[in-house]
Amino acid sequence: MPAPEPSPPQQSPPAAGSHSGAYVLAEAAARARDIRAAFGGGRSPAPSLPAPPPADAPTDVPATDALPAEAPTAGAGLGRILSGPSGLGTVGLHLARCESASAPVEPPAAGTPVPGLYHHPVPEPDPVRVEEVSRRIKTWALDEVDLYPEDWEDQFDGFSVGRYMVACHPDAPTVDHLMLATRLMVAENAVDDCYCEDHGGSPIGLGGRLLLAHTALDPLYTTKEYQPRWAESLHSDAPRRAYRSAMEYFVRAASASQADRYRHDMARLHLGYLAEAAWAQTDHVPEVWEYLAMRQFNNFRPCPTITDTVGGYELPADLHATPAMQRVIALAGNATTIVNDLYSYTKELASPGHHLNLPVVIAEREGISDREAYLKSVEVHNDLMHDFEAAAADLAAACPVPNVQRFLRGVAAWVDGNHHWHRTNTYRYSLPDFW
Ligand SMILES: CC(C)=CCC/C(C)=C(\C)COP(=O)(O)OP(=O)(O)O
Ligand SMILES: [Mg+2]
Repeated sequence: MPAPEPSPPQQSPPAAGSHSGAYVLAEAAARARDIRAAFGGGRSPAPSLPAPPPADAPTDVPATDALPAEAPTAGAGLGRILSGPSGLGTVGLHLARCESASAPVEPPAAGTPVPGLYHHPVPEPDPVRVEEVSRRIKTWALDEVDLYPEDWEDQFDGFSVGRYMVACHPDAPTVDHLMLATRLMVAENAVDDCYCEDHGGSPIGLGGRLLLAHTALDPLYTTKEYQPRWAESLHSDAPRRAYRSAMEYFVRAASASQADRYRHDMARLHLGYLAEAAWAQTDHVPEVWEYLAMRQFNNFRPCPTITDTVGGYELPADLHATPAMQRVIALAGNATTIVNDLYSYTKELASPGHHLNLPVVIAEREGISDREAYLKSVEVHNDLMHDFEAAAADLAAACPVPNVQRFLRGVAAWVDGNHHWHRTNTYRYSLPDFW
């Protein structure tokens, strides 16, 4: 059974002049409108663009959605995100920013944010959607891909992937769209757990295993003689079954360039796993910047970058590829991944072997205490978050194209939802007693 949800902690009151991720982008969009007005009405400083696809482009999702669409058009989704949460009890979520200068004296209670961590609180994800996604993902895991043996059920439930994905994709038009992200998230974690980490994983032989699993995302094209052996191999273990099936659903809903973007991000991820494994094999502790470079690849990046497919629209490939967009994506991915290093710190200390994460590497490489290294890691995270938001706001101002703006908001929503899930997943994570 999943661990009981902790009661929601008191949120810090909004600080004067503070901004939520969506608000920063809304401000940037307003600035962009001013820029356009100054340029003479509708003239856009952005490069010429291919006509955007309809907002509901991926219509061939494989299951019929029983739930009402909440964001049937880009415009409606946009308005909802820009206006932020509404309703009783959500006033404190507007323009909220939690960044405390002084550390509290009490150790943080379960489910509270890392003290001093810059983040944006989000409302609890829609329970109706969470329940439906949770139900469907379990059916997929058990009946379609035979993902785990019975005794891993508690861990599967405790991971709360439905709550995670609903929190990260508030503009998904339907549960079918949410399922695209949820299957991939489960598959990605199956590969990490079974090939790299706690469920039989090992650095030894990892390169071969990862490459063969990668062919479930990026198919092998070979001769008639060898093709069937490869096709069979995709059913031979849980990680490959999960990758193959999740990708099949994704490819049906995504455009060709969205699918290729995802493959590229997964190749990056696998490269990051390999560097981590190579260092583990030789007991090497990298320098801090080297660790950060590895963690830019061994990173959540493949999750926020599908925000447009999950949202039912497309960020065109040429705009995705711009250096400014790549910088925004990398900074967002890095901030979300250092969040993981902070919340999973005690879990990783308790795990076998010498598990690298940012506080561990800083303590070792910079010769400071575990506590100082943890607090310094919080600062690294905060700097990454501030840089992400500044870069996103600059890009939103420079490129007032609706799908760019929506994509940037989608990435910001993913960052906030990811923090929410880490903070509240007390089944999996607990904070160290450093305060
Ligand atoms: C979902 C996804 C693309 C994951 C890729 C990399 C990954 C597993 C993380 C960024 C999470 O880090 P970590 O392996 O440290 O996970 P836990 O701390 O065990 O939750
Ligand atoms: Mg971790």
